[in-house]
Amino acid sequence: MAQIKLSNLRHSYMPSPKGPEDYALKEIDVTWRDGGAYALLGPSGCGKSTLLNIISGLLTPSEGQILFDDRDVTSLPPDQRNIAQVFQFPVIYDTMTVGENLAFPLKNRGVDAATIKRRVDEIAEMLDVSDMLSTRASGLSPDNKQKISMGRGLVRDDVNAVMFDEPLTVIDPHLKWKLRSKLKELHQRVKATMIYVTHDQTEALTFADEVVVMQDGEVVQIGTPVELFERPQHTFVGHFIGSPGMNVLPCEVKGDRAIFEGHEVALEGPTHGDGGRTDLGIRPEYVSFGESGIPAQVTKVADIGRHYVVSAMVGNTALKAVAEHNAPNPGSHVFLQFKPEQSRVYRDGWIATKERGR
Ligand SMILES: Nc1ncnc2c1ncn2[C@@H]1O[C@H](COP(=O)(O)OP(=O)(O)OP(=O)(O)O)[C@@H](O)[C@H]1O
Repeated sequence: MAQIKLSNLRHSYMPSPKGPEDYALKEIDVTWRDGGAYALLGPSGCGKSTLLNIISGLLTPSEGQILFDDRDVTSLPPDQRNIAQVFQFPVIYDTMTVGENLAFPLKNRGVDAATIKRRVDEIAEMLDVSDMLSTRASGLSPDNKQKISMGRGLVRDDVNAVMFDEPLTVIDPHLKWKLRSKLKELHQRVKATMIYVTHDQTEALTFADEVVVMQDGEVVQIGTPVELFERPQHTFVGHFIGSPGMNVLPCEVKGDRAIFEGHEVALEGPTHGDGGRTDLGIRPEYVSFGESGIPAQVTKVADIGRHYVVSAMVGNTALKAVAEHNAPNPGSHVFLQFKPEQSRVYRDGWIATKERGR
C-alpha cells in the first residue's frame, strides 16, 4: 500500500485551455495517507471520474504530478500503477465459480496455489460468501455479483490502493446499508489505502475517515465527517452535507455581528475580508425556538421520524430549523435563536469568520 499524493494537478479536455472554466480539474493538491479510508464526494460533473482516471493512469493530467510514496508515476500506464478498481457495475466472469473469480487477480500474477487459497478463503469469509465459493457466478443476484467484484478488488495485498467508483449503484436500497458497513469493516481488516468515489453523502460519511468534497473541478474541503458537518469551509459543503443542508441566509456584517433581515446575530468569532456576497451560514440543528429572539412565522412542519424539520420565514427569507420535540404549529409566530458558535459568515461562498480564541 502507498501514500498517494496529487500535486498541483490540473486537467483540461481542451487542446488549448484559456480560463479556469476550460478545466475539468482546476487545482488539486491532496495527500492520501497510506492505509487511510477516503471518499471523494461531489455532484455529477464535478470531476470525480476525471480524477479517478488520472490516479489509475487512464488519463494523463494536463499539469501536475501523481506520486505514490514519493515516486512520480504521472507518466506510468495503468498496468504499472498497481491499483485495484471496483466499478459501478460488477466485473466478474459468469462462466467461473465465485472462488475462481476471487482467485483470478492472484492467479493472473502467478501467485502460488497455497497463498491463493488462503487469501480467497480470508476474503470470502470477510464478505460472508464462503458458502458460495463453488457456485457458478452466472446464477448470483446483482448484489452478490457486486460483492464478488469488491472481493476481487480486495484480494491482492500488494496493490498501492483500492478505488471504488460508485460501487453501490446496482445494489438494492435495502441492502445498501449492509454493504456500506461491510466495506467499512473490510477497510479496518484489510488496512489498504481506499478511495471511494460517490455523489451520495451517506455513503461517503459512513465509509471514510476523511472526505474530499469537490465542486466544479475544485476541492472545497477535506475533513472528517464531523469537521464537514460542524464547520463547513464553503457554503457548498454546508448545503451538500446534512439533511436538510445548512441555511445560507443573505446578510450584512457590522463589527463582529451579522445583520440578517434587520436582526443582529452573534457569530462564532471575528469576520475577515470585506466586499463580495455575504451570507450567514447556520445549520438547522443549531436553530432553536425560545421566548425571545428573531421573530419568524412557521410555514411547514415535516415529521421525519427522529425529529421535525420546521420551515419558517424571517422577513422575506426562508430557513429551516430542526426540533427534537414540541415542534410549533404551521402558521404560528415564533422566536428563533441561533447558536453563536455555529453562526458564521461566508464571503462569496468561502468561510470568513474565525473561531473565537483561535
Ligand atoms: N472525455 C471527455 N471529454 C470532454 N469533457 C469531458 C470528458 N469527460 C468528462 N468531461 C467533462 O469534465 C467535467 C468533469 O466530468 P467527470 O466525469 O470527471 O465528473 P464526475 O464528477 O465524475 O461526474 P459523474 O458522476 O456524472 O461521472 C464535466 O464537465 C464533463 O462534462
